[in-house]
Amino acid sequence: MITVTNFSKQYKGFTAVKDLSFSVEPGQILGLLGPNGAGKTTTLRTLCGIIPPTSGRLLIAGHDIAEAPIAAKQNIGYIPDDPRLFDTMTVWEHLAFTAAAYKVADFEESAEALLMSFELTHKRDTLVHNLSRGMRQKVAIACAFLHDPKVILFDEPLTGLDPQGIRGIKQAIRERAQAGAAIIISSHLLSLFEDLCTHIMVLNLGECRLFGTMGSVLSEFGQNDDSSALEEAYFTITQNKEMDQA
Ligand SMILES: Nc1ncnc2c1ncn2[C@@H]1O[C@H](COP(=O)(O)OP(=O)(O)OP(=O)(O)O)[C@@H](O)[C@H]1O
Repeated sequence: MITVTNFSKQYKGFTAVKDLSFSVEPGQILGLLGPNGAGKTTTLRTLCGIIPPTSGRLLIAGHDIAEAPIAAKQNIGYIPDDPRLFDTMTVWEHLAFTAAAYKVADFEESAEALLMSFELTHKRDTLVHNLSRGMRQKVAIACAFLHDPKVILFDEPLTGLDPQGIRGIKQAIRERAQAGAAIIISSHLLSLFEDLCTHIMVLNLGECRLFGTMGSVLSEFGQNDDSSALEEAYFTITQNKEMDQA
């Protein structure tokens, strides 16, 4: 569903991502982790067509994001780390606008269901300017889900959410994966990965340092206490790289 082959991205000669190859199949949830500046957001922004790759191929449901951006984008739901909403539009107007942009016919029933699942029904006719940060995040996620995308890309999905909101979003992510979506989540919250992800990738300084199933990471790095395996993998990999560079 998501196939990335030899992807590199340079910003004016600076290499932010180097020769990245991986795939995410329907039903899989890939956790993308790495220190600040590792290249996570660059990868997600390239995958959804906001910025072009310098080289390599990125396929979304079989469509090359650089060569067939409209077909590829029809299959993507992207929730950036700082979703931009239209302050002068209501929650419902955002959903209606999104439905029009993605040509979702008869969107009302799905939109109502999304509002209910994200506990936003009572804010249906509120301007998003008057919502809390967490509520705005939930509106962005509801809009991203409305066209039932096959590929969902989350950049720090839990920012600003309360514990109930966190539980709701995690449940929604699980349900989307069970329904066959291929999902990538970038976050610094290791516990989120342990709860949700089927696969893990650790990026550092633009390079893939680890890619595998959650089970393989836990068995490689877990000792007596499996709950710390991901943390162990993260620090082992990122610190080794820093030592390589020293
Ligand atoms: N528009 C840009 N122009 C130049 N350099 C950029 C640009 N965007 C990102 N970079 C650089 O690319 C590298 C990767 O940035 P990116 O935002 O992808 O990292 P990240 O892993 O998402 O980091 P964080 O965890 O802090 O969000 C960084 O060194 C960053 O400074």
